[in-house]
Amino acid sequence: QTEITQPSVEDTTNFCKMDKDSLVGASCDVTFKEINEINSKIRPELLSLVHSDFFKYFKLDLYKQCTFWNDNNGYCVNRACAVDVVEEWDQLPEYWQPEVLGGLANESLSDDEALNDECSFLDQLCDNSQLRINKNGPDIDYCDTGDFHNKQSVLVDLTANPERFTGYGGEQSSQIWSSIYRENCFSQNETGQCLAKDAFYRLVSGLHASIGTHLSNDHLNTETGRWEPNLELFMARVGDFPDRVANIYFNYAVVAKALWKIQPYLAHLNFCNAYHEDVKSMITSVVSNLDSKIFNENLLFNDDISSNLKDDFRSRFKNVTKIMDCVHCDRCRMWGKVQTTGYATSLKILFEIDSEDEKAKQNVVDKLTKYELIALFNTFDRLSKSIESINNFEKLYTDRLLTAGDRILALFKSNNFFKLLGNAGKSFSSSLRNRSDDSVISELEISEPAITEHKMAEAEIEKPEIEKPEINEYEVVEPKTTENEVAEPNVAEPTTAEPEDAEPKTAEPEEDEPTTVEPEEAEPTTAEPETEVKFQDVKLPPQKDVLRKLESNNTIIKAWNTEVHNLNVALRFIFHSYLDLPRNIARMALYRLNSFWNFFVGVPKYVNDEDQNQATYELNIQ
Ligand SMILES: Cc1cc2nc3c(=O)[nH]c(=O)nc-3n(C[C@H](O)[C@H](O)[C@H](O)COP(=O)(O)OP(=O)(O)OC[C@H]3O[C@@H](n4cnc5c(N)ncnc54)[C@H](O)[C@@H]3O)c2cc1C
Repeated sequence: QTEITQPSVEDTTNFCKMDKDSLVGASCDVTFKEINEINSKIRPELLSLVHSDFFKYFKLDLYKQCTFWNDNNGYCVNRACAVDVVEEWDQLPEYWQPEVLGGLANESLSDDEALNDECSFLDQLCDNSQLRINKNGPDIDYCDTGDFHNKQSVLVDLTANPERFTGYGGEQSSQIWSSIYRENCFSQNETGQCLAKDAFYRLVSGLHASIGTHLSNDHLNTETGRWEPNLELFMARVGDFPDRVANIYFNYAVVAKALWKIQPYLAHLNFCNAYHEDVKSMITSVVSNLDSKIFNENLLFNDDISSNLKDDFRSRFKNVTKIMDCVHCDRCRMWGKVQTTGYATSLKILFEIDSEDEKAKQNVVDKLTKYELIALFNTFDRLSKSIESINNFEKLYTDRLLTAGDRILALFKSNNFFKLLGNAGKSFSSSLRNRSDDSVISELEISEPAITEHKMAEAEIEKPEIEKPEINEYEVVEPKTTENEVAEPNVAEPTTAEPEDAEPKTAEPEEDEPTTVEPEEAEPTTAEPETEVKFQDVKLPPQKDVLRKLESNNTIIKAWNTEVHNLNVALRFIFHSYLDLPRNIARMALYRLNSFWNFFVGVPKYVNDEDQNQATYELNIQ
């Protein structure tokens, strides 16, 4: 009898299988749980921040040529791949209009550039001369900051172009991802390479996983036309890979530490007018919840020898940001650019603000461009949203799992079970009353296939089809559940076309206990054509523990019968031994006499031996 218990989520869940009380990584003194807590605290404020006019606009060159391979002509035809650029100036708030801001100088561009740059109003916002791009001194950039000022760059409203499922995929996106991962091949034998390499991989993988989370969370359901979370897609891309989930948390820690690190210097940044006071207070409110222990960047490049490694790291990460120019889907390219710029800015803050000199630190922060800051906060928002989505997906997953478990349980809660089955259930219950214990158990064992179906449904959640994301997998699971429910009437209708199902089950106990010779008991169970006659009497079905009792009674009876049978055989053997005894004694005497006589008349011994063998043989035959 199969023992069915409700699946414990703790035991069976495959969801992001990791200990939430463990540290996010060797360089992070923070647990997954702590990050979840921090995130739920700062999420509302961060959301308002990236929806503010200062942080929601970004500038990028959507037409920049891919410099890594010759494939600049492809494009993604899906509407979801498109980016709506800001063209209608009239629709911008009044304080963004060029005439309102006209009096402010833009010191980061030449006069000509400022005139030609349709987005110069953004730069004009900040009359802080410290925001100009520094073209002198060592390269401390992890991305190409000049990109923001290309003539063909466009201004986009990030909030009007959400990061979601676009349908972009196939060979092109695979090529992008594999060339990004290939950047992780550092030169050999560098001190500290291992941690740096690990950090680089985690950054890239975390970005990949975060994108996967967003496209699963905001996925088009082709049946309903609604954008909604797709659990199966999420599990296939991220949830089934705890390391990918952990890398999202790792990236969160990296960006959070960068924000924490520039916090004292942000006050110095001039956000230009009174409106930005709100922005400043929102930044303070978000960043004040962060802690320095969240990530320890000093473990990565901690001595002079590793400066080469740091340069290598920087130029490789710059390549990652440039690879974004090869992405054919504009929407993906835009968010790819924003996020890689955000990580690049974090790395710059973490690894380049390493001087003890406060002035030098302030200098680095002052040189951050507006777009780096916008990218930094938007990247933090993307990670924050990913973590929020992961927690929501976990709830969805748990609900789904419990639903499946509850259905299994319902099969064994007889009241519910028979309420569900109605009259058919009553008929079946009456049949139970008129059967032998064996047959009752055998009949109930028909429910096993239904349980197997449930397990399949769960397996489906854990290992969904990766190849068909466009199918709404919610529906894929539902038919399986329906199949389960269809299986129930099969249990209830033993008299219909289901005797074949019952037969193998009833035969099983005989196979398990070959010593029990009870054909008379087993036969009526397998052949149950006259069950209808027995359906007159209605009796509630036995509960699960009653079933166990029945099973144990049955075992005792079987054991008793076996013992009786064995005793019979033993007694018969003893009785026949007594019957045969005189005949065997007479034969022994005759044989001995024969031997003696042969010896007396001088017959050779070997003849005697041969005779003896023959005599023994004959004796055995008899
Ligand atoms: C820069 C960029 C931005 C994109 N933005 C979007 C978007 O906004 N919306 C959208 O719908 N699509 C976007 N895409 C496409 C998306 O990332 C996938 O490439 C696409 O959905 C196809 O997915 P896939 O299952 O074939 O595997 P891919 O995601 O292309 O992954 C390729 C292989 O990488 C490995 N892998 C996957 N995830 C990880 C991970 N986290 N860590 C380590 N290894 C991993 C797996 O072995 C996988 O088979 C973007 C792609 C790129 C390159």
